Amino acid sequence: MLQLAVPTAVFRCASVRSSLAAASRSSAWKLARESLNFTSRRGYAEVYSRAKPHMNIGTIGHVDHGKTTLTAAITKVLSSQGGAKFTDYSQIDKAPEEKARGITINSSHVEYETANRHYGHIDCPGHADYIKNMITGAAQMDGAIIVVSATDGQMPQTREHLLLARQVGVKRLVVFINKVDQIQDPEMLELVDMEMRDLLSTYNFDGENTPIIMGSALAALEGRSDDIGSKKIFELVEACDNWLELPPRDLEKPFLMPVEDVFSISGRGTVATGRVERGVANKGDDVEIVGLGNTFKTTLTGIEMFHKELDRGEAGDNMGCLLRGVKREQLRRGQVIVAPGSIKAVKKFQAQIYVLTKDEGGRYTPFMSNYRPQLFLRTADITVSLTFPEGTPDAAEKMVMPGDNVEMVCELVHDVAAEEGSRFTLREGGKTIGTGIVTKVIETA
Ligand SMILES: Nc1nc2c(ncn2[C@@H]2O[C@H](COP(=O)(O)OP(=O)(O)OP(=O)(O)O)[C@@H](O)[C@H]2O)c(=O)[nH]1
Ligand SMILES: [Mg+2]
Repeated sequence: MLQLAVPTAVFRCASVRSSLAAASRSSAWKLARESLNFTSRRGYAEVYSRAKPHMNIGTIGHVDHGKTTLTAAITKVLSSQGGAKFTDYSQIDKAPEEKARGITINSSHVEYETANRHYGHIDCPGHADYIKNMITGAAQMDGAIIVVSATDGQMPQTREHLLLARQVGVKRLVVFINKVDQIQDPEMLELVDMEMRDLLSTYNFDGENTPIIMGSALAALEGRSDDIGSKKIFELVEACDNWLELPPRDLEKPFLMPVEDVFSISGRGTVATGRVERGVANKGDDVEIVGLGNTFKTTLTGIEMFHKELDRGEAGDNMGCLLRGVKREQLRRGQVIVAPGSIKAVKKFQAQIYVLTKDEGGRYTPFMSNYRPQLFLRTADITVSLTFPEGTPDAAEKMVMPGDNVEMVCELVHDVAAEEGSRFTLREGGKTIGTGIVTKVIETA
């Protein structure tokens, strides 16, 4: 609410505006603003240099295959070169239930750096009950390390995690075949290697060229058998550096600001406020307003922030946009202001959805096809009808239980700006009942 009064007040008074514009050009202001964004973007400790490109990765794979051990081992091995702070196993799986059951429940974050990159690393739970953490937003991975135990080979959650990684937009993976200390027969390792390449291809990853490293996370963590221990950890992070591709930075993406509120200011025009999700906007830029049945082009004639008029706004900024020739009725909360042509208004899409259990505050009962909750995407709030994808057997009788992770078709009452990878929540009667991610656009407005 604090932001709402800001643009209105500033746009009203032309003389104050020009003096503030001058102030905004001062380097002190810019520095303050940059440092603000800088710290708010990532909540990590201040130990590491930010000069290197940042990437979010993580460990995924079947329960007990060694993801947490590997995570601890990476921090240990890289700490020997000053690239990480050693985070022991017990500091990653630290909840009492995790310790008691010897499994990971909550995703944990660690960080480390190589010669070329700074990594944020999410250690995901493998247990089927906790798979929702793959889609609830904690796991915003740009790439991943899939851990598979040489003793078991691929298992159900190896496959499920590969599928989910694909769904949430991970394009490349590195494979770590773990627990090789337990395998005497080299042919066994070859078999796991071949199976994994096949499986990667099945889920549309590059099975042929994906790096596969074989080693022992436990040996690396315990500082023994360097040939299957620390040496393999170095190989693994090198493979990550070389094979996993850096995502475009938020600032390099096309401009997008969700509209939170709208004001009309007499003598000036209409102002929309919101927080810039990505990209950069400059005063004078052409923009497009997308969503809620009202997509059109206009020009950004003014940008206001923190009581100041600026020439530029960027990802992370809370700002007000003065829009040329736009009537107040044309703008609504839930629309987005974007670089022209960068995103479409969508009416129907396919999504991967996790349905919360009652313990998580979700529904007590299952639902069926044609269930109609409210869909919240950015600032939009729209009624949606959920059905099963075409070809689903017994779709009319099929039930979705709290705790299920399902793929569904979402048909919206109004169109909204969305694309593959857009995240949303589903609510009903004031409580969140599910969370999801758009996997395929079916119909644009
Ligand atoms: N022999 C051997 N055991 C290992 C190795 N890596 C991990 N382990 C053991 O395998 C068990 C499971 O390891 P975790 O790291 O907890 O497995 P996880 O994949 O994180 O399990 P969840 O998070 O619960 O899915 C532990 O007892 C580890 O000590 C290894 O390289 N060799
Ligand atoms: Mg674990």
